Amino acid sequence: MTETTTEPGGTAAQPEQSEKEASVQTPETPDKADIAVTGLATMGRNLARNLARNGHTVAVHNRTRKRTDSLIAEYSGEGNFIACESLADVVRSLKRPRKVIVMVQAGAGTDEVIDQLAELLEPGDILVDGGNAHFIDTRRRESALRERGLHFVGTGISGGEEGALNGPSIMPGGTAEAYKTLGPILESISAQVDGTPCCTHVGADGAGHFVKMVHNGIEYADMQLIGESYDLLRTVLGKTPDELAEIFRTWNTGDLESFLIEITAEVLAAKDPRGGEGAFVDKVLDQTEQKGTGRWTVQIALDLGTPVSGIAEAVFARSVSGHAEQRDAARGVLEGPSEPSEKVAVDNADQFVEDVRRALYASKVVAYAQGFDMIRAGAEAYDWNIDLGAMATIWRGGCIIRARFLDRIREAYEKTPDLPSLLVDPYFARTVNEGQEAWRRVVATAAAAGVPVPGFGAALSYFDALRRDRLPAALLQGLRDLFGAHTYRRTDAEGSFHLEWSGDRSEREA
Ligand SMILES: NC(=O)C1=CN([C@@H]2O[C@H](COP(=O)(O)OP(=O)(O)OC[C@H]3O[C@@H](n4cnc5c(N)ncnc54)[C@H](OP(=O)(O)O)[C@@H]3O)[C@@H](O)[C@H]2O)C=CC1
Ligand SMILES: O=C(CO)[C@H](O)[C@H](O)COP(=O)(O)O
Repeated sequence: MTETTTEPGGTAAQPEQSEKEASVQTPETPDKADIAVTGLATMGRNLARNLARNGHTVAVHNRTRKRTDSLIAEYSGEGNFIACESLADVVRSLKRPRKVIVMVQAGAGTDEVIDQLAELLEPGDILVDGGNAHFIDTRRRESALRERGLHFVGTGISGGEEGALNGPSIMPGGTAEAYKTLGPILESISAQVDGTPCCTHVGADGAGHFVKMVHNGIEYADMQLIGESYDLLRTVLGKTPDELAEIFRTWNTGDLESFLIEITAEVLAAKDPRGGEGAFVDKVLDQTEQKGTGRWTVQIALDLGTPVSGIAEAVFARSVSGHAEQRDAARGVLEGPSEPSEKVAVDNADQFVEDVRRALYASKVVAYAQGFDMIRAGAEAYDWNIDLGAMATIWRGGCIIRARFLDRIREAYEKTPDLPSLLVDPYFARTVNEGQEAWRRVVATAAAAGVPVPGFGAALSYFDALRRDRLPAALLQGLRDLFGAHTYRRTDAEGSFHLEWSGDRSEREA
């Protein structure tokens, strides 16, 4: 191999190389790669291995060479890899049309790598961003690259480190034409449920990253609800982490069966890795961090006017947990309920556990209903033709929110594609209706015990708001008309009206 100095992320300083010199191949490796992965940290490394294990020859590259070397040293036996020194080598090593998956840090790093690749690729080539990019950035990048004749496929990939290796859920956007070429490769490495790949073409330009963003928003809501269930059972019933692990394990055998419930049991059962009998969960600082996809979901939901209250409460709950200084200050000043939490009346502990299970399921249904509403609203706003049933189908396996009940969601949207809300599908309506008494008891008990349950509370309020005949929105309209002549509509006549509040109180059409 020729000695090359690889600048961080740079290719400009590369001396001219022949194809042979540019990359490291084992003797059996085909001359050209089917696909490339650049960015070989947690996700990219495992995605490259997954591709190779599934028979694809993979060109691999990372800004810092040692990640490439360690991949080859440890896993070259798993399939055909071509180790590349630079992005120029990546491009030289690929069959046409070239397909490059970028798996680098979202944001500036992604822009940098895409800019470099855009200079090297040719019309017809396919550039895939598999990171957690903001879909607005993806739309911008797609539009710029389309002008250069390149296909840009913003792709949501979920499943974490293990999913990337063994089969993630994959949400590709971009053109249908690009999917025709790229889709079979992605489908071959995705999770499969009942023989169906957890990968499908989501829609044009940023649709894939939009759906991944909402997926992550639902992930936040789901985790928040699990956290509230844990807190309630621990605080009110005094359950130990081991007992709670067992409860979650049992829940995972029923309607709630999901990856997140399964790993909750695992985390609760874990002991302090530094030794002793103490539970791991008690040693972890109680401040949830976030990389931002949940926050993006809420920001965009505000713009779209979609009430994703479960996701919003989950994002805010993370923020509250992180305000250590306010929590420290409040602890000595703000008082809890006069009745200690453990003395709050719960007639029957087993019944309360069952109530929490039902409240969790009902609230989870609301969170998913809100998420699917948001996907519909996004599809309308950005002119994407997103099949909601297909989204439920590809989330059944591989991703962090994979859950048994996604099959029910798939069925609901397949039966009625224009379902106004998941909550009115017969199965889900029955679920929330039947769960509501338990749900109300749980929220009331939490309030009495002083346990914050913003997720449960928001979900129940949403359920009540949807089902009520009349909402106080009418009063708010009256207030807006009084202080700002903002007008109101009537229940018994068409048009908008204003009442002369400071005059003769007559009504005039606006
Ligand atoms: N981790 C997870 O569970 C999941 C992550 N994602 C997304 O996948 C992507 C990759 O995630 P992950 O594997 O965790 O890695 P990181 O997000 O930690 O990013 C590290 C990788 O990005 C590279 N990189 C950073 N900046 C640049 C740059 N300017 N030029 C070139 N390369 C750069 C690093 O190269 P170097 O080694 O040289 O520093 C390294 O390969 C991210 O967008 C992430 O949001 C999606 C789903 C799940
Ligand atoms: O994309 C993912 C899974 O699908 C990541 O796990 C997710 O981004 C984690 O988010 P955060 O760090 O904000 O909790």
